[in-house]
Amino acid sequence: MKTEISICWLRRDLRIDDNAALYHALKGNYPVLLLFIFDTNILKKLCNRQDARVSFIHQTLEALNEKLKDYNSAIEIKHGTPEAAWADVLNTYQVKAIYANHDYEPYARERDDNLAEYLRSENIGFETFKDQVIFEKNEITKADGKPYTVFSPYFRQWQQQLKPFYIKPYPVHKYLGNLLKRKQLPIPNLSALGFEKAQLKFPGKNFSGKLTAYEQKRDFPAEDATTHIGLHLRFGTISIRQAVAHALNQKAEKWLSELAWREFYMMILWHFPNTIYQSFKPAYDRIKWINNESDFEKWRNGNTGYALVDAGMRQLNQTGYMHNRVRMVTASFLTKHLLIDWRWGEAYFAEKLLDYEQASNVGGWQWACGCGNDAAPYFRVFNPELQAKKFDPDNKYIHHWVPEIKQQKHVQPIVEHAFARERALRIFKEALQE
Ligand SMILES: Cc1cc2nc3c(=O)[nH]c(=O)nc-3n(C[C@H](O)[C@H](O)[C@H](O)COP(=O)(O)OP(=O)(O)OC[C@H]3O[C@@H](n4cnc5c(N)ncnc54)[C@H](O)[C@@H]3O)c2cc1C
Repeated sequence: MKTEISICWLRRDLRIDDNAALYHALKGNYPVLLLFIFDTNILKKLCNRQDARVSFIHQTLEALNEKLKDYNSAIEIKHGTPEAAWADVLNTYQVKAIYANHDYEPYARERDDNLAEYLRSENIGFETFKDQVIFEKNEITKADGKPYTVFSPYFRQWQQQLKPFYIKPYPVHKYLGNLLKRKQLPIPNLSALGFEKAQLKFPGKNFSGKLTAYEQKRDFPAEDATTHIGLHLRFGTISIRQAVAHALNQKAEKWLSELAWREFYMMILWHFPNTIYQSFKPAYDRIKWINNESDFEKWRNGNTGYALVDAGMRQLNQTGYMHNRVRMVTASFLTKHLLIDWRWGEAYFAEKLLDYEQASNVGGWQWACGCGNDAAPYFRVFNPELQAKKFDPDNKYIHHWVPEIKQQKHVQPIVEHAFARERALRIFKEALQE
């Protein structure tokens, strides 16, 4: 007879401590098997065989499996489409219930809806939980029940509703004895998944030392004063409740607000899933982009002749990370100075960023372009030279990434700032007046 079990399906919550779905699964009536699917629908879109996110997931699963040894358990790993993987799992085990945490991206929602429908027909329970944010979906709304579309009032409401209950960790450790006892099976190696080990270094998880000086230093890329936990929040190797608790303990309100930006964008994506393709403000989809391929290549490679832009793009290409201030400047430069569609830039960041998060990336790009969730009008055009003077006054960041500047060998600007600014204002205005 097949063993009756329940399954906790890990996706972007790769930890066993303080995990909502796992907690509820373990408190249920059946031994719990942890499952992870290397989803080929996602993997096939990655063009770099050394994609660092895949290596990160792989390494995290190995560490997780090691921990599970203490409970005589092991994670089940599948490689394929979710449909095929689930068919296999349901064939092997007598699955009584499935638990997972919410995921707000359009692809994930469709995947989960399809699974839910199938499981209903099979009479298998599928329970899902909020885990990766403090407040989700419709938990923070305006008085009329509609979603906020501007951050400041959203954040005020978010803070008002933030009670200790929401950051209480789930005491998963008490119930880990309910994991399904089974032999360790080797995790498929990266080459079996079609990938190779990435060469990039992953940021650590220890962020609390960065919070005291965060507000003063966060805007200066040479200071490297931000926490770099985006990757860990993305894959759930840090719990958001733990991060928010630290922010409150250390009275790091500015940092807290950045965590709230993250869930603001997730809420926006959940309510407006079409914004992955369309501008939040539809009139901006009338902009007549120039979309010059050669300019795009120069931008990607950090050869625009604008030091801060080039430094940022090189940092991204070499480390999988770019400082937030520089993300804003490079994104503004692409959309305003070069008049290249924000979707091109969004796709490039999605390919390169270790901390790529669809909601924040789309939100950040639309914000920089002026077509997103921002009260400021389109005529904010960052001057990359003034931004460099203000935020990298000693050229420390720039000299690190664009060392040829010291010998005055940096390429000439591909477009003149004043000309580009006027052109952007004209083209944006024309689109909005149509
Ligand atoms: C064009 C553009 C694209 C971006 N793409 C992404 C992306 O793909 N993934 C991503 O996580 N962030 C993105 N951001 C937001 C921000 O730049 C990064 O979150 C931040 O730079 C990550 O560095 P950190 O972990 O050191 O952040 P910290 O400053 O230490 O902040 C802590 C965490 O708060 C969240 N956060 C901080 N700022 C923002 C923000 N403005 N919007 C949403 N969340 C924020 C992140 O999860 C971050 O890890 C983008 C911003 C812009 C302008």
